[in-house]
Amino acid sequence: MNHLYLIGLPGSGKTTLGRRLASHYGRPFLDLDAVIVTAAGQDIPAIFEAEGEAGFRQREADALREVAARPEPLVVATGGGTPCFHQNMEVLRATGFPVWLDVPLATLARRLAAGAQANTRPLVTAAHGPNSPETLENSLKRWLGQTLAARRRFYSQARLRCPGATSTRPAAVVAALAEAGFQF
Ligand SMILES: Nc1ncnc2c1ncn2[C@@H]1O[C@H](COP(=O)(O)OP(=O)(O)OP(=O)(O)O)[C@@H](O)[C@H]1O
Ligand SMILES: O=C(O)C1=C[C@@H](O)[C@@H](O)[C@H](O)C1
Ligand SMILES: [Mg+2]
Repeated sequence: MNHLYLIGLPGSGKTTLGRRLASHYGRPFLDLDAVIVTAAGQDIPAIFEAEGEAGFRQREADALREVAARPEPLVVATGGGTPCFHQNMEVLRATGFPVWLDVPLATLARRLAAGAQANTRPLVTAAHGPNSPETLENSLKRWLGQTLAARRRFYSQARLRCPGATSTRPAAVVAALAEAGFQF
């Protein structure tokens, strides 16, 4: 076990918390979405546009394996869908300690409605059509519920699940990691 991996739905705080945990442990931080973007030379919406989701998932699987093989222990924020494709959850468990940030759907919907993700995450963008009668937040909540139902069986293979209250506070995550026997 080498790396500390954060997994969970879009908006769960993988990137935000990942940076803070990296600073706490004195380890480098890496965002898998950013690695994919750098390798592709285009942003996530452009990759989806040119190659579809299948092309993005292939790039994601390749990037994960490249990062997982790095010898230096890292804190890695994965993409929201990373654990759910190409046997990636097995790679995460074999090469590190995956932690699931299990944040309530209402909180996620609020964050995504307010934040930049609505424009930079194609699946999130598609959750709310231009003619939708629903509010953005309600469309997001419905999409998040459906997505969690499909992804739960992957996320729940994490070595540690940080539910609502714990997942948003770095100190609480550090304490839960210590209790779970995690060491860097
Ligand atoms: N602990 C927190 N308390 C309040 N807001 C938070 C917290 N963590 C993250 N946020 C906010 O929620 C939004 C999503 O956070 P972040 O980008 O870290 O999520 P993510 O899991 O990396 O999402 P994605 O899968 O889309 O990359 C951001 O606007 C961020 O500022
Ligand atoms: O939840 C998802 O499937 C995704 C989340 C983002 O982090 C990106 O990896 C991409 O937009 C797909
Ligand atoms: Mg992120």
